[in-house]
Amino acid sequence: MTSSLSLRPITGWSGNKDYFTFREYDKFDPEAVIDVLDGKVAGVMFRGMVAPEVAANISQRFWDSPHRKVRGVEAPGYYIGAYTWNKPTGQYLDEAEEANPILRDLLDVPNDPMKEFYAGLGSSLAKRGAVVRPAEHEGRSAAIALFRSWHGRGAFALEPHDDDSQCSDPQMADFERNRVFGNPIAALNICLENEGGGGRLVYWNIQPDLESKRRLGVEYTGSPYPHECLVDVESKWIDVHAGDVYVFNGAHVHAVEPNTTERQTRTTLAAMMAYADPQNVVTWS
Ligand SMILES: O=C(O)CCC(=O)C(=O)O
Ligand SMILES: [Fe+2]
Repeated sequence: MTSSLSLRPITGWSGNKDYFTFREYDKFDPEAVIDVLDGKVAGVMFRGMVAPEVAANISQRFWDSPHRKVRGVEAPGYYIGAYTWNKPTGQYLDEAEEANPILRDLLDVPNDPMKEFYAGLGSSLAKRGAVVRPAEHEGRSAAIALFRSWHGRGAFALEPHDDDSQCSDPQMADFERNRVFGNPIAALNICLENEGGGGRLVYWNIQPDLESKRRLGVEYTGSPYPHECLVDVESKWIDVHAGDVYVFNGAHVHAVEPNTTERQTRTTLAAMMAYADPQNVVTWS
């Protein structure tokens, strides 16, 4: 049971107004992604980066795939891929090994947006003597992407959470991803479909401190943060449409608004990335 002590407001780091914004672009700019990786800005939004027919083609392949799975109570929805959340390295890498050929096959389409994203980011990082690549462990690789459609039925389709706490999970202390902890976590999201109303990203101006995480029991999971703890925190509600690609610092608490009707679906293709060291941006999902 949650005690009144645990429902004290969350404390942590909040950015100033130059930082706490989602910069809008009408085309892809990989330099802007590096600004998120460098912690210079909270988020960037590339409107309509993916052509409508490409987004529709990929989301259809997701819904038609026999590999689509149901995810449990912590994040209800459908997915294809492997996710690191709350599991040991070996299990994750087994799941990633199984998922990667399926993901490559699903993304074997003209104008794959993941390919375009990493080609652009890779060129910009190369100018700085750095590369972007999947995180590794003993010659095995992280999952290259994660398709999801969130279907939580409460106040949010995906509950308020952060994406950086899990990077310090002792179950994955041996995984290369562990080296990113403390650096900004850039969460890449490619919206494939979000028809009708709702489905906004809710983004709070707080990176919870360790004391708050421990009090709420989310030190290694980052999820969930009770809504009551967030009411006084500044927030942005970001409109998301099919074809939009957005990247944000996942250390801030964020959530997904439900669609206005239960029959609507909001499907995204995602990955996480961060500097492991100045020469290596590693990815996982
Ligand atoms: O779907 C989104 O916009 C955000 C998803 C998210 O926060 C996550 O997968 O951790
Ligand atoms: Fe997240």
